[in-house]
This record gives sequence, C-alpha cells and structure tokens, in this order.
Amino acid sequence: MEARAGANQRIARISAHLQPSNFQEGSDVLLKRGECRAKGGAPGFKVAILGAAGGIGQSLSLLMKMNPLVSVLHLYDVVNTPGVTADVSHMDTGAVVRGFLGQQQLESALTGMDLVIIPAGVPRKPGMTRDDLFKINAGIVRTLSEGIAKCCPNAIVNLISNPVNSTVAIAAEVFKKAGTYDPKRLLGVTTLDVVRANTFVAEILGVDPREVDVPVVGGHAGVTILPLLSQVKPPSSFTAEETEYLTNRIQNGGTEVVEAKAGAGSATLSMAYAAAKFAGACLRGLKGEAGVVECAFVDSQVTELPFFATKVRLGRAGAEEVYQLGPLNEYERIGLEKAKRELAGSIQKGVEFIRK
Ligand SMILES: NC(=O)c1ccc[n+]([C@@H]2O[C@H](COP(=O)([O-])OP(=O)(O)OC[C@H]3O[C@@H](n4cnc5c(N)ncnc54)[C@H](O)[C@@H]3O)[C@@H](O)[C@H]2O)c1
Ligand SMILES: O=C(O)C[C@H](O)C(=O)O
Repeated sequence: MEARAGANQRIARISAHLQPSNFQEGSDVLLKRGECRAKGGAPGFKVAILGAAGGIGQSLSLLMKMNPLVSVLHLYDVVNTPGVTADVSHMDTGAVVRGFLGQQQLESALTGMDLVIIPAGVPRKPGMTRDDLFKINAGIVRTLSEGIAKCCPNAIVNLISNPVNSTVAIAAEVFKKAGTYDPKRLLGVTTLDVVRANTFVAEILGVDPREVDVPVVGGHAGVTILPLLSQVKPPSSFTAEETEYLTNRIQNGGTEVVEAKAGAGSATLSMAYAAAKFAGACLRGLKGEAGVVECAFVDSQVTELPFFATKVRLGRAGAEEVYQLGPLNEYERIGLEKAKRELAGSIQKGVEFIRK
C-alpha cells in the first residue's frame, strides 16, 4: 500500500514536469524536470547546444545525447525546444536533457556549462555565399557570445554558425570586451571540410574513408578551404587532374549540398556528424586524454592572420597546441596566398562588427 502511494507520488511529480507549458514558466521548473532523470545520470561534462531545434541542432542533440562523456545536455533555441527536448530525453542514455526556450532562458541554459556548441543562425540558399549570411548571423552570434561571457566564461566554445571566417572574430571581440577571452577556448568548427576531404580522397584511392586523414587548413568558405593533399595519410600521390578535382570538390562541398537541397537549406546531417565528432574530441581533451588532434579555425600565429585553421591538439584547456602548416607543394603555396587574401577581409569584417 505504502509502496503504491510512493509510486503514485513519483508519477505525479514526473507528469507535472512534462507539461509543455512548463517551458515558458522559467528555468526552475526545467531544472527540476532534469533532476527527475538525474539519478541515472552518468558523471561527465555539461554541454549546451544553442540552435538545438534547427536542422543541425536536432541531429546534433541526438548525437550528443549518445556521447557517454556528456552528463547534462542543455538544448536552447528561440523556437521548438519543448518538442525536441521531450523527444531526445526519451533516449535511454546517461545524459540528463533540459530544454530552454527563448532569450529569457538563455542564461539558465548557459550557466555551469563546460562546452557550448553553436549551430544557431540562418543557412544558405542556392546562389548565396556564406558571407551573405553575415547580416543576420553576426547579431545572433554576438548575443549568444555575450551570454557565454556572462554565464560560462570558462566554457569551450564550438562555433558552427556561418560565415565561420567572420563569426569566430565576432565571438573573440565580444569576449575581449567582456574581459573573458581565452584564445584556447574559442574554436571555429571546420571538421566538415576534413570529413568531406577524407570521403572524396578515399573514393579516389579506393579505400575506406576511416583509414584516410586529410589536413584541411585556412578557413571555411570557398578558396579559404585548403586541403593539403601532399600531407594525406596514408601517404598518397595524386595527378595534377586529381589534385584539381579534389581541391575544387572539397572547397565546394557546401555548395554541392545547398544546390542539391534546392532551397531547403544546407548540410545538416553530415554537419551534425562532423560537429559531434569535433565536440567529442573536445570532451576527450577536457577529460585529459592525450594525443587528441583535430583541425579547427582558431586564434593562431601560424600565418600573419589573427585566426587560421590548422591541426590543433585538444586538452584540458582547449586548443593547447596549434600546429604549423608543415611542408607545402607549389600548388598548395599558391592556394595559401589566395586563402589568406580572402580570409583577411572576412576576419576584419567580424572584428569591425563589434568595434564599430
Ligand atoms: N561550420 C560549418 O561547417 C557549417 C556547416 C553547415 C551549416 N553551418 C551553418 O550553421 C547554421 C545553422 O544551419 P542549420 O541548417 O541548422 O539552420 P536551421 O535554420 O535549420 O537552424 C538554425 C536554428 O537556429 C535557431 N536560431 C535562430 N536565431 C537564434 C538565436 N538568436 N538563438 C538561438 N537559436 C537561434 C533557429 O530557430 C533554428 O532552429 C547556418 O549558419 C549554417 O550556414 C555551418
Ligand atoms: O555551405 C554552407 O553554407 C554550409 C556549410 O558551411 C557547409 O560547408 O556545408
């Protein structure tokens, strides 16, 4: 009898927390909702996804809920988080999931986070460049970065919102203004370029893409995406035609998807995969695992530019080591000069957006 009364109480408590209206009532209710699942929660890191109800955000939420290093997963968006949170929270993995809706809940979503992943913002349509997204996404990234500076200044930030070549500079300027900037902790996500490069190179070589490692340096737009085919592992050689074909396809991989989706957005599934791979690497670094190396667009002294993508070693402090470019062939040296010219303008545009 007593056991039944206790069970009924537990059911009543859970049902109350699952009312969709609770999402509008403030974060306390949402925290309690998470707590009712926290008993089974695994020890690990606290991760927030900003833009969690979007094309990338939803799949990324699914993948991060599957990561055993995540103990708490905060899903924030300006629309539709109740549905996404309810859905993802039913997965029988360790992470406790909490949803946050609208700007009044941004601070609750961010407080205490170890890693913040940002896929918030509008995607491209056919005929647009990533820079055409600047007008809308720059303001979104500024607002979210201000929230991070205030609520979790020590979190590692994975910035996905385009144009990455400018949005990373925007976030850096916001953090500098707030006095919280740590160059090791701000990482522009370029993993999709590496994922594509590995896939396309594996197709040419006729091998499993999981056996291939292509460093992709520079930035994340058109000619700024520079695959270093001379440094492919396992060591491989390519004809001039193959080099031209692979470089063009890797640089235009995003446009290939935008055109195939014909107005319905840009890469979401492969990007969620790439973002989860990169975030997973950041978490392994945070945990203290040795030898975690990924490409990322970071504060850098590798070139004369303030930001540049190269391989970085991820550790407890974030991007603890930024690797040099290594030996380049003539084709890559020419590509590097082109990449730097375009990158300089994109970075400056991001800096000026905050400093103006
Ligand atoms: N770095 C990369 O390699 C890469 C790859 C693919 C896409 N992207 C970029 O990622 C971004 C998102 O793409 P998507 O396909 O998921 O777009 P989407 O439109 O499907 O989703 C974006 C989400 O962001 C949300 N959002 C808008 N303003 C917000 C705010 N102020 N705070 C929180 N959330 C907000 C929207 O409500 C939406 O749910 C785009 O800018 C796109 O260009 C980057
Ligand atoms: O191409 C885009 O606009 C999205 C993204 O940057 C990509 O590379 O797929």
